[in-house]
Amino acid sequence: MRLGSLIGTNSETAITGFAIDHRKVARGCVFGAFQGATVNGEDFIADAVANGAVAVVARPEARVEGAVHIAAEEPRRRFARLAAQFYGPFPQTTVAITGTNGKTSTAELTRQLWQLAGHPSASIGTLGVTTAQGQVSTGLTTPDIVTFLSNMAGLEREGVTHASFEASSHGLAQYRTEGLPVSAAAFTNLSRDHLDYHETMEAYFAAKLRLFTEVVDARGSVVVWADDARSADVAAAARARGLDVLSVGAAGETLRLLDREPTHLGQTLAVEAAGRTYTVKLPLIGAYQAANGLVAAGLVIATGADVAGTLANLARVVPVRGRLERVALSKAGAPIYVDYAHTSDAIAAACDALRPHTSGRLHIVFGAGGDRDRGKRVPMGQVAEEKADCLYLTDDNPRSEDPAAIRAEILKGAPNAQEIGDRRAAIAAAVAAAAAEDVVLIAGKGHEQGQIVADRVLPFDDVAVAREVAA
Ligand SMILES: CC(=O)N[C@H]1[C@@H](OP(=O)(O)OP(=O)(O)OC[C@H]2O[C@@H](n3ccc(=O)[nH]c3=O)[C@H](O)[C@@H]2O)O[C@H](CO)[C@@H](O)[C@@H]1O[C@H](C)C(=O)N[C@@H](C)C(=O)N[C@H](CCC(=O)O)C(=O)O
Ligand SMILES: Nc1ncnc2c1ncn2[C@@H]1O[C@H](COP(=O)(O)OP(=O)(O)OP(=O)(O)O)[C@@H](O)[C@H]1O
Ligand SMILES: N[C@H](CCC[C@H](N)C(=O)O)C(=O)O
Ligand SMILES: [Mg+2]
Repeated sequence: MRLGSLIGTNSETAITGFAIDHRKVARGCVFGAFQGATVNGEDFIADAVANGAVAVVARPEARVEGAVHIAAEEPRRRFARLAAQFYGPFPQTTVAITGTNGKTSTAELTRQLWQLAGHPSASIGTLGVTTAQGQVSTGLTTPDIVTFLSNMAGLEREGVTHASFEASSHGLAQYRTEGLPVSAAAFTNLSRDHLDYHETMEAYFAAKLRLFTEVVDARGSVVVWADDARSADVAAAARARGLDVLSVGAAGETLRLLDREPTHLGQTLAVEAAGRTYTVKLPLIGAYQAANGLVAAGLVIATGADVAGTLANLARVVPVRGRLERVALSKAGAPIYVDYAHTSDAIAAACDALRPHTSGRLHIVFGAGGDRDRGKRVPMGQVAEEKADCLYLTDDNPRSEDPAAIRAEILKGAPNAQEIGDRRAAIAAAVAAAAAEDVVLIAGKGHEQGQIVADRVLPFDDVAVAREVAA
């Protein structure tokens, strides 16, 4: 591709790629110089040019010498749009999901429902890039823009026609998922998280709202989980742009959840759509998984599938990794579940999901991440104390923080918790204490494969450890 065709000039300079890190610039690249949370990318413009950058997307006031300055007030957005022209084509149908909890689950269930309807499908999010053939981890929920667009283009080359992706608030604030056409976008819910980065709930919500006001196509659709306090705001913002809004949930109009009955390993839902009532046998437990399943169905319907077939396919989905995953039975016979709950709302949702599945006590192993929103720690403790019977307070990715100090903060909300810093020992204690009629919930790490302590990632997998201590 020629630079001129990208930016509407007569430049014949060949473009070989895009980079946002000057260390990844090769000859012929377009460099994006962004002001970041830790450093200012504009400080690396000269080095990027020395490495071969032929154009630099940067604010008008940035100094660019020896390369074309593509000036933009919001360089991240301009860069995304240019890079998308270079990397495309993309899968013909892409949808995005945002919300505090449920993005990964909804993205993955959307992929499964499309696949069951016969479309080669993929999802991109916390679990990495998932296709019918397998999963590849990317490290972040929303990868950087270059990785995101090249992954999407790679999927298209492999024949993927439908892709769902998770739009985290960090990703939205940093324009990490822009540029490609987005046919539909979904909102799951909003509760406290990430205030270390966004500072206020309003700024956090505003970051998420941009998915609906700017990112989704002007002729696209929006799916909202109607039973959240912020859903009306999302729907109003979407309608103000003339977008089609599908609402799902007990208060939903497109898919109205009339009833939900837990069964041994799943639940039966009564769902009303266009005047008809459907019975859906969902093989996943918990109100929160029903919510994610219905939002996923909403996205699949919004992108052209029929209602009856989509709801019928919900009976055929498989569990999402690390989300209420039933991983073992203890020697006493107590089921052990691994879940990714790492906010107070998610802990409540996971406990509520398991409560109907025990006639005995609910044991919870949990902690909170270091270098992340500190204000969520006390509420996480309080909710665990309120919703579970036996609490084992342990470490969950302390990162650069003192793990004992993190636990001390959570303990303020959960004074009755047993403090066992070593995560394996905490899981072992919970499993050993559980009686046959009890349930054990190991919360916070889900699919994760490591415990991040200081700057080291020590191998750790809740699922494997649960199986080992139960054996
Ligand atoms: C706080 C945050 O989100 N940081 C992310 C962000 O950094 P940033 O734009 O602020 O970048 P910066 O480090 O200040 O650097 C500014 C610019 O200079 C460039 N640079 C920097 C150094 C250099 O030598 N040369 C150079 O060119 C950088 O590439 C960057 O473009 O952009 C980087 C590249 O895309 C990300 O790697 C980095 O994620 C860090 C590692 C991170 O931990 N992010 C977490 C908090 C995150 O994003 N999490 C959400 C999860 C949310 C959820 O699931 O709930 C996610 O989407 O994964
Ligand atoms: N719809 C929901 N309502 C409330 N809690 C939920 C919902 N969906 C998921 N959760 C809780 O949040 C946890 C994480 O779910 P999931 O990974 O799908 O969310 P996410 O939004 O992708 O999270 P992250 O921001 O960490 O990527 C689950 O394990 C569960 O405890
Ligand atoms: N995407 C989330 C993951 C948190 C998972 C938990 N295990 C932790 O490390 O806090 C975040 O970055 O906040
Ligand atoms: Mg996720």
